[in-house]
Amino acid sequence: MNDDILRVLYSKEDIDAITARLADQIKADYAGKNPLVICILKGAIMFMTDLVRAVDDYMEIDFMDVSSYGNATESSGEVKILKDLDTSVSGRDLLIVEDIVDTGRTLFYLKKLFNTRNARSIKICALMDKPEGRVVDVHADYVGTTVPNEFVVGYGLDYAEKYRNLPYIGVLKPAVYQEE
Ligand SMILES: O=P(O)(O)OC[C@H]1O[C@H](OP(=O)(O)OP(=O)(O)O)[C@H](O)[C@@H]1O
Ligand code: HPA
Ligand SMILES: [Mg+2]
Repeated sequence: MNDDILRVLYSKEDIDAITARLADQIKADYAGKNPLVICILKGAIMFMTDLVRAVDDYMEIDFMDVSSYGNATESSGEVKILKDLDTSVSGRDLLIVEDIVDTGRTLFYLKKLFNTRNARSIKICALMDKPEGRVVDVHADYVGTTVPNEFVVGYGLDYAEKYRNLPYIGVLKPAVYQEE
């Protein structure tokens, strides 16, 4: 699996340092608010579970599974809900946790959805931002790091459902997806 990686962008140590910085900001901003932290499956699973453990304060968690990429490296443009939240968001302070903002379509869709469900506030925490990928206007309130316009995998992010279990984030060798 490691042989498919062209270069490592962020080691586990890099990711931990980024996560600790974001957790400190979130702890300060949400003091006394008991936010609902929403993990967007599957990509954000590793980041969200590490992030919430780094915030030493009250918060609730829930999970939503949406997908727009299928098995491709380009967004289909259509966001599908595969699993909805169990918790009502009405009147809640929401912190959406994402692994990456690329075209922005996923988060644009989710922000609109949670607004119609009467959330009290909606903020986004994204481990990675890929500004050159943006197609719709959306920005994250907390950004771990900015990445170049390349397809990245690892630490939750997949290509065709593989590589999510890499402990680091890297760029996939183009040959891996050009072969198919
Ligand atoms: O800004 P966008 O272009 O919408 O891309 C970002 C989204 O795409 C990926 O999820 P995907 O839909 O591939 O599902 P997954 O999280 O299950 O891999 C990623 O995890 C983000 O959720
Ligand atoms: N890698 C994996 N999944 C993604 C990416 C990426 O660069 N962008 C959007 N979903
Ligand atoms: Mg995702």
